Amino acid sequence: MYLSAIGNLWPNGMAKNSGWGEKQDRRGYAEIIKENKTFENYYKEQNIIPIEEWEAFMSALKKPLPATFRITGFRGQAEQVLEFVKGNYINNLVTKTQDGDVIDKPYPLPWGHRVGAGEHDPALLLDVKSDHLVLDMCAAPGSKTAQIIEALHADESDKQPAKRLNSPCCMVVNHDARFFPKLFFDRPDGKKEQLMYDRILCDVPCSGDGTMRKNTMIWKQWAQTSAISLHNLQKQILHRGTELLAVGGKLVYSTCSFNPIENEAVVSSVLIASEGALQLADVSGLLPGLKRRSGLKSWKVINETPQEYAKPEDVPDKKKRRYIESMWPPSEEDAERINLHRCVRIVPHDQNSGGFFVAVLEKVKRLPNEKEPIVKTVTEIQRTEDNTVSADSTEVTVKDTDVIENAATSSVDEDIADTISTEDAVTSVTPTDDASTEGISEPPQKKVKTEKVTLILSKKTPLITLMVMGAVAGDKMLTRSFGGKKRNLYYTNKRVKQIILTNQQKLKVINSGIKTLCRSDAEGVDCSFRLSQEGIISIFPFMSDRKVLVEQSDVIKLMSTECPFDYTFSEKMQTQLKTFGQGSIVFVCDPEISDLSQASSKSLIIVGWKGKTSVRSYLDKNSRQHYLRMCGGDVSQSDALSEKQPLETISRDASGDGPEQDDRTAQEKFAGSANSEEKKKTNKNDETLKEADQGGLSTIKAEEGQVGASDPSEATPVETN
Ligand SMILES: C[S@@+](CC[C@H](N)C(=O)[O-])C[C@H]1O[C@@H](n2cnc3c(N)ncnc32)[C@H](O)[C@@H]1O
Repeated sequence: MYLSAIGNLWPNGMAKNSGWGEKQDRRGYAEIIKENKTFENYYKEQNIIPIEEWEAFMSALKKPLPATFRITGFRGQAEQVLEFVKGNYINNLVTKTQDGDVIDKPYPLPWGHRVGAGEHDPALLLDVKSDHLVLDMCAAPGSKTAQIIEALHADESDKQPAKRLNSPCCMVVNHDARFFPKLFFDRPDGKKEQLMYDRILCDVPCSGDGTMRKNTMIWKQWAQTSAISLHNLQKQILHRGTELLAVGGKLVYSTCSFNPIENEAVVSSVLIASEGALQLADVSGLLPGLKRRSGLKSWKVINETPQEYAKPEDVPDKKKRRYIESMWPPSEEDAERINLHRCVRIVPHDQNSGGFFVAVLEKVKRLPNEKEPIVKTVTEIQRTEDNTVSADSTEVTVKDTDVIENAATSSVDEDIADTISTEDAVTSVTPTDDASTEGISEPPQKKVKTEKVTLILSKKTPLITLMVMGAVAGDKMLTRSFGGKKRNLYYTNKRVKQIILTNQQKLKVINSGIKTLCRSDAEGVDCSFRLSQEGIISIFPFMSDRKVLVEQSDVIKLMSTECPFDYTFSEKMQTQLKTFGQGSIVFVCDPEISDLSQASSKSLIIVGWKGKTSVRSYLDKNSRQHYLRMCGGDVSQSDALSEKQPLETISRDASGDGPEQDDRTAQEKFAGSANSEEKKKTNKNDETLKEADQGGLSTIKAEEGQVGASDPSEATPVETN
């Protein structure tokens, strides 16, 4: 579940100072002059709204966009957070007036439960079900992808959280959407069949004038030629999307632009070319409460002077490549036949939102030039591929039988992600020969700059079964390292993994799955891996052991001290700790449960390490501060977490999951900060214990070459849009 609220959280004056929503504008809100006569004249000509509404339209555009926030996560936590925010903050606010403007209290968006801020509605109109195969063609930076992932996980509610992109059924790849390659999957009869997607989102690059309330620089930079430059790219992306869409599937085309050249013109040209294979869906009954305008049936093609080209023939020869035929409106008859009015335009003054455009396309039969679904044999596939490097299926043994129930031997294959450096990922895209060029211009043969494209794969085989079946890693774990020791094990979906392996010659995979186990060659510990905070919620339900039920005071101790000794915790926790040897451990805190078997997704679950005589958590400083506050602890009283302490003195481990594993540094810090009663207890006895413990904790080798990265989603369950 996710819930929404919208409201002017900041009075105008504060918004001005804070720069809230003024993303690209470093000069501050007050200095931007919200006037652009070219913009006004252009859209008056285009009739995007009746002229009598013009003032209301312009006046709404000039106001800052209300702050909206969406509570993500899984049902239990989302409800708790919403109740908390309402109870502790919203209920205490009063409606105020400032400079004549009424500042409302935050309120839930009126059009239903599962709705984010307006600009996210396209993802909702996709109607994603948990067994769908979904392709998000222009995914960066990923906010709609996050919503799609939530929809894929919707059935699992409390079992499987959908934390932004942290999902076993998501794969991020880097390709130019216009030439997104055909991918194949293995059929039970051993043949390979082309993947066709149930749902596709084409949230294409656009001029973005619907976001003027947020991106105020657009007031200054706006020009009608942006739409002219983008039209062909948008059309190519949409066209490629329709080729990859399964018959019976749905595709959402969306922009944050008011401009019909980027909207209705793109949609109508692709629809007409499809000769009835594509239809515009009637979405008037969806998202009740969302005020919308029908798609336009006619518009003008205007050049920069500004002069109208009434028909393609009016364009001077030297500009013919720029002004292409598909920019002009279809005949009245065609516009009627394809139901162009079913496109949706959202305007800011209807519900105090941004502006955007959405069209939902349904594929009812194959496209005119689309052949029967391709089925190839493995040999055929290999013949067509230049490179025949096959997946390395090195065996890796996960030795920690304590940690994961039924974990025995796991066969781990290679992900290709490590073959792509960050630079490569954004610069080198060679279109594959099977990206159809039907109806679109030739694919560029030179290197082109591209953004990420996200491929989300169905999770028909739920991740949950994989561990219970005794194959923790068997067919759903990936590692991204070639040769040598495997660093991290990523928990993924069986289909995602199969598709990566089947299509590794074509796919530039950036990311897939959830980091669940990290290498940790600690001396004296019979396990080559440790748990990762990032993947703990996925793996927790299958852990039979290594769990400790802790009290609130224990969490406070754990969060405020680097490596607290066992004896400093509650009796109950100490008793449990005594039963464990050194290694990965999980702390569970939940005031509502008395037994570990009652732990649920609402429980606080923290990954840590049990040394000989002390423990530690694998959380970064921000997360520890967050949990400390949540448990009523005082951050300012903790030397390890105090804001005053320079960041660099809190070292982190190389995997990014927590503090550096050199326990001595932390212990020295602990011993050195003698200003609290607790720390004065660091006596001779402790010194002996400390030395003993260092033998265990300090010998854990940090993972090689991993860049530290915190898990901010842990600490920030409320996301702002
Ligand atoms: C409107 S934004 C998408 C926003 C995204 N859907 C979200 O909700 O966060 C369009 C994105 O497409 C990217 N893009 C531009 N050209 C592209 C191409 N040829 N293929 C794929 N993505 C492209 C842009 O860089 C931009 O990040």
